[in-house]
Amino acid sequence: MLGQQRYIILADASYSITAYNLKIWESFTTEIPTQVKGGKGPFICFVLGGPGSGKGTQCAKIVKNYGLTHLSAGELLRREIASNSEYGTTILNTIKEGKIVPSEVTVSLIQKEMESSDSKKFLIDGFPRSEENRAAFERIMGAEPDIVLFFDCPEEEMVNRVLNRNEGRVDDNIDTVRKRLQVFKALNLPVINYYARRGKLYTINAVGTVDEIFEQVRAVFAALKLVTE
Ligand SMILES: Nc1ncnc2c1ncn2[C@@H]1O[C@H](COP(=O)(O)OP(=O)(O)O)[C@@H](O)[C@H]1O
Ligand SMILES: Nc1ccn([C@H]2C[C@H](O)[C@@H](COP(=O)(O)OP(=O)(O)O)O2)c(=O)n1
Ligand SMILES: [Mg+2]
Repeated sequence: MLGQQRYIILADASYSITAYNLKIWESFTTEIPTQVKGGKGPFICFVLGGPGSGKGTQCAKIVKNYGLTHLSAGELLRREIASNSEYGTTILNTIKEGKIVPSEVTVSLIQKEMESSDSKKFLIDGFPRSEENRAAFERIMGAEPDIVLFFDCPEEEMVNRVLNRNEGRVDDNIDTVRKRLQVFKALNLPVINYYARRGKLYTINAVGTVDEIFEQVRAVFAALKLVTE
């Protein structure tokens, strides 16, 4: 777990080991930027982590405390399924298999929400889940995230949480969650490494109470001088 060590400011890059025992590059800077945004475009925070790592739960607390607009890629896709749109069946079948929906579909849903919102601060939850997602967002939106939060959680804890989530989701069963975890390791971790190398990643130890975990989120936002609402 990376936990609090994330905020020790060193002048050089170093490896850190996450719950996956994967080497996540941590590029440290000599200082945390006080001006996160160059004053143009909306502030964008991507929220990453495996299924059940606590992204949605922590996003709700971030919205309450910092007033960012929460866009859950998964919720947007489930809403598309419920609307019986032309993409609905494809999305449903993809989600049932624990796979990633074509990026153009997901990015267009996120784009619609962002462009129809007055907000200038977005929390994009569960996105990007692959290199294709990441590249499509940059290509279509012409934007990159200001920061990326990664909720780092051991697999068995994630499995337990998903199996006890009781939201009636087609993808919250043991077979699908195992597939989703494979997809997370194969496709999402490389994106997490990408943002770590660019100095945008903040890894949160996602084991503990909701409030204990949120205290780490507070520390990140305080360091970035993102004030509470
Ligand atoms: N720190 C925590 N400890 C135990 N259960 C948690 C914690 N955070 C979230 N949960 C529960 O785990 C499940 C998954 O949380 P959720 O926020 O939906 O994760 P994600 O969006 O990453 O899949 C939910 O039922 C939620 O109530
Ligand atoms: N960027 C995304 C986000 C989600 N999806 C699909 C695949 C994911 O397993 C499902 C559910 O995503 P969601 O973020 O709601 O799932 P969790 O909250 O992590 O359990 O949606 C996708 O294809 N692309
Ligand atoms: Mg979620």
